[in-house]
Amino acid sequence: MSQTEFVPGQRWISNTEADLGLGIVVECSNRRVEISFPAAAEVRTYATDNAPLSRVCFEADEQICSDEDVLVTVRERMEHNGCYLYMGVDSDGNEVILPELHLNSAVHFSKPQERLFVGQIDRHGLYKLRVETRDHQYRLATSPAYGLIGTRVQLLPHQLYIAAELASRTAPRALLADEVGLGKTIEAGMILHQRLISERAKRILILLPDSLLHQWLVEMRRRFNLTFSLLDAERCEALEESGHDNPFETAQLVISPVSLLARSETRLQQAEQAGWDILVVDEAHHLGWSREVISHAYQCVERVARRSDGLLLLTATPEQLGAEGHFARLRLLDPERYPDLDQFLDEEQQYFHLNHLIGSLLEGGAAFLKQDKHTQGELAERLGETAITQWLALPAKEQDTAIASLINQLVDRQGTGRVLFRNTRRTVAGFPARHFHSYPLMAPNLYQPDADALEPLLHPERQLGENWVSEDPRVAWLQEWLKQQRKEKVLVICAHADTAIALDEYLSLRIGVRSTVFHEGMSLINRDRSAAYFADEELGAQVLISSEIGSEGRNFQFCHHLVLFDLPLSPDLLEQRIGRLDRIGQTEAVQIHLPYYRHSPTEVLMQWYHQGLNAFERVCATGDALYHSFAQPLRDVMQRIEDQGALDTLLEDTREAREELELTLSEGRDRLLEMSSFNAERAELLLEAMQDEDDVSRIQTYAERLFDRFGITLQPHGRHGLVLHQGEHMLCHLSELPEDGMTLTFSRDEALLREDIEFMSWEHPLMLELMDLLTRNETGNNAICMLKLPALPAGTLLVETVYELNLAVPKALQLARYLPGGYLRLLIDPEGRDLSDVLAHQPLNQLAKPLKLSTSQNMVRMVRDNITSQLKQAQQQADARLPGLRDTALGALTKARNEAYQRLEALAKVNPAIDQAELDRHQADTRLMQDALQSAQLRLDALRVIVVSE
Ligand SMILES: Nc1ncnc2c1ncn2[C@@H]1O[C@H](COP(=O)(O)OP(=O)(O)OP(=O)(O)O)[C@@H](O)[C@H]1O
Repeated sequence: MSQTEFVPGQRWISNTEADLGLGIVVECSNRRVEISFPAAAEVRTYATDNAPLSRVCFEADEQICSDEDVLVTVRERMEHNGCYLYMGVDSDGNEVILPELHLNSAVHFSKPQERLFVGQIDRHGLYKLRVETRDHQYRLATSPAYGLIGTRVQLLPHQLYIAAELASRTAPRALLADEVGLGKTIEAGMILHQRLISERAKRILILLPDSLLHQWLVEMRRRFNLTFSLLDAERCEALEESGHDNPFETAQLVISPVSLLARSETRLQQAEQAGWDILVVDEAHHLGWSREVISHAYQCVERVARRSDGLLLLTATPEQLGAEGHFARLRLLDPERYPDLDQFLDEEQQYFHLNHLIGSLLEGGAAFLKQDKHTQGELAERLGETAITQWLALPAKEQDTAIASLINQLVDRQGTGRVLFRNTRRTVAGFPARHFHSYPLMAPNLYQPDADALEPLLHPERQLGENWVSEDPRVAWLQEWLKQQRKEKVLVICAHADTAIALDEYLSLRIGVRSTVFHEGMSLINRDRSAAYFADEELGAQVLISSEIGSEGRNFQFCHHLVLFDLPLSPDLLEQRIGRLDRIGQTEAVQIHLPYYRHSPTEVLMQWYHQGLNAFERVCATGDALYHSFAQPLRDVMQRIEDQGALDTLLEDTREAREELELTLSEGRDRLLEMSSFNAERAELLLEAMQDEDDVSRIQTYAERLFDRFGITLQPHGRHGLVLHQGEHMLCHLSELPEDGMTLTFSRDEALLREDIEFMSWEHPLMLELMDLLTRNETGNNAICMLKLPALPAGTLLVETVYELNLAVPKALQLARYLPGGYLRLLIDPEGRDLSDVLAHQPLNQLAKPLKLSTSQNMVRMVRDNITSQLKQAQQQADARLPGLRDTALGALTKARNEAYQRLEALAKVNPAIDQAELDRHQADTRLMQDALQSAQLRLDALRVIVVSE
């Protein structure tokens, strides 16, 4: 505080509550001063010896405003009875005398020099933190891992690649079709997180089967800090009753069951009208489509998808129910690219040739391509004449590396390359083995093996009457077998809900096994309770009995034993069942157990799966296609079980067909898919960038200072953790710090183990809020400090200025990527020379000594009188550098964009809807960014005065 005495009528400003505007001294007595702040209608009383107040005082040439909104340019300031009188002229040139009492109270000082000159000086630490924060923000905004850093996930290259590839597109439209359990939900979450952080998406709708609602809500919150609102029928009604016309407009992030839209045209229309940036649909294979019948669920999704820029469809079994369904889902993503089923099927046939071409390029390299005119011709046909002429014109040593780009272009342009991503266990290492155990049992007398229909034969409980549990040897086997596995968690899956219920009742009530049930007939809450009871390590259930559909998509990888109480008549469903355990996070080999009746259709089916498809111990990617070819012979053999010859032939034929199909696929579509779904080099770059941002000591050191500066109280919690609480003197209210505090860790590994504590990354909401508050507001934008510099006489003032490019573009465009740095820093001496190269920011920070705030405030007048010309010099020098900065940024932008255009222009010919739209947006965005750069000005963001001491 300045030493001036308080006199009624004087104007002062609060250093800690600048929003109050200009205050008026009302009374000063008994070492207390009362100040009223008319603009905020507040009155404050302070102790006179330590009031956080600065005297407001304007100089000649400054503009001031009267309480009647008259603008006055100050000519002279006089003092009368301790108060100022300002002499000046108004905008019409009339002379005006304005007593300070009649200054406009709504004045707010935010510019660094304004605040410095009225004595609103920040702590030196806060200033340093502000500039350092700008450095971090720039580094993060230009990192290839931007938007993915804050995800609480293990860093898996195949997921990082997909997330980054889709995040880089203007609108993500894709079918995420990794094999079961490879993390499609996680990939989708990463993409959503990236789009939200970069502000490229605000409204997101996730449509799910009922059974997955809770799991998604939890995964989004726990792994991505994204809080979705669950809109089901009940919630929608409640919202309408409380006066909301459209429940889908009450939240930005919404999770809903598909069934809600399928059952109610009103809800469907509401979801449609609400409009979304991204629509996500999990278990998209349920969206049935054939030439003859288009399912209602498909039509619902199609209608909402039309109102959404981005569309992510998730399915582990993209071709379940045949190529038609697969085509239909691709058609949702890009209707123009996939107008016709026959054309699509034709194209699929072409993959073999394309793969052959890629194979020869990979094998023969540049030497082969230079000589082989036929391959050159084929490339010219697929990629355009210029692609090959340009390649031929390259110097010999560049040709080899440029082959990779030709291959990438070929992969890009193959049918589904841009919209379909499928990683398999073959490409993602580290999955445990699967072991199959079968248990032949004698069929009971009540079982009639000669029934006509297959259904009761595959599910004998249908034949055994009401008391089937006592009659069925599979139940007796299960009971005995469970006794030997007392310490193991066991998941039992059967086809029907009523079977699951009866089994659960029998095991828990009659045998005393701790069991629980999970099926589609249960409410969501009860399903989640069951899953949680099963997951509980100490007091939880040993056995979970689930129906087929009930467990789809659920995570049970903490369990290692799966009992198949029966077999589904679909290889994809079998894989779905095994996939509950065989997922990322499974730590042991998965043991698959099948009790079955000897000489029954189930035995045939088991042999077909095991010996024909090898579908128990490996993921069988060809299963669905082979089922379509062999469905009839398989059924025939299942109904003629005594015909061993027919069975042997079936198994032999299936094996051969599988091997052939696998070979064809591995030479054709699968290899292309593999290439377009993963790029090891790019994934490696991302991984490194993520690991760099995971550097615990860097973030921890910075965050602790940041939290402390904002008044948060910190207590250590383990080596890399903290407990945070709101302190008594918070700089401002923080919406991301809960009232009851927060326990956190800076270590990703620890965060993965301890789900109950927050993962404090550079992209945690609290971190983002604090960094934003610090750099968007005036907090820390000026300081005065002392520095010993023998080369300069004591008393010399140096002015450090930090300029920011004022860019009028939405954050979503991420223009920072093209800027040469986060800010422009100058250090001006009294002769107007820039010493920034001689004395860099960091050593200066370390050497400079902070001053007490009261000392700084006492220096205001001296500083103000002396640095005006240095500030002008700084602005002139900054302005002189502006064209150079702009040119560098424009150059980087143009280069990056040209590369993107080239690729997109070629792709747009193949995928008109997606890639032409992407190209158009790219071009429009580029124009916006170019305009913004052309008109950008440098704005003084922070200012530090360095007083050279002896
Ligand atoms: N990067 C990761 N870090 C930590 N856990 C992960 C990661 N990826 C996946 N998981 C875990 O692995 C399990 C499977 O992931 P997810 O549910 O995303 O797979 P999915 O492909 O969607 O499965 P499904 O095909 O059954 O729907 C989940 O428990 C998920 O939390």
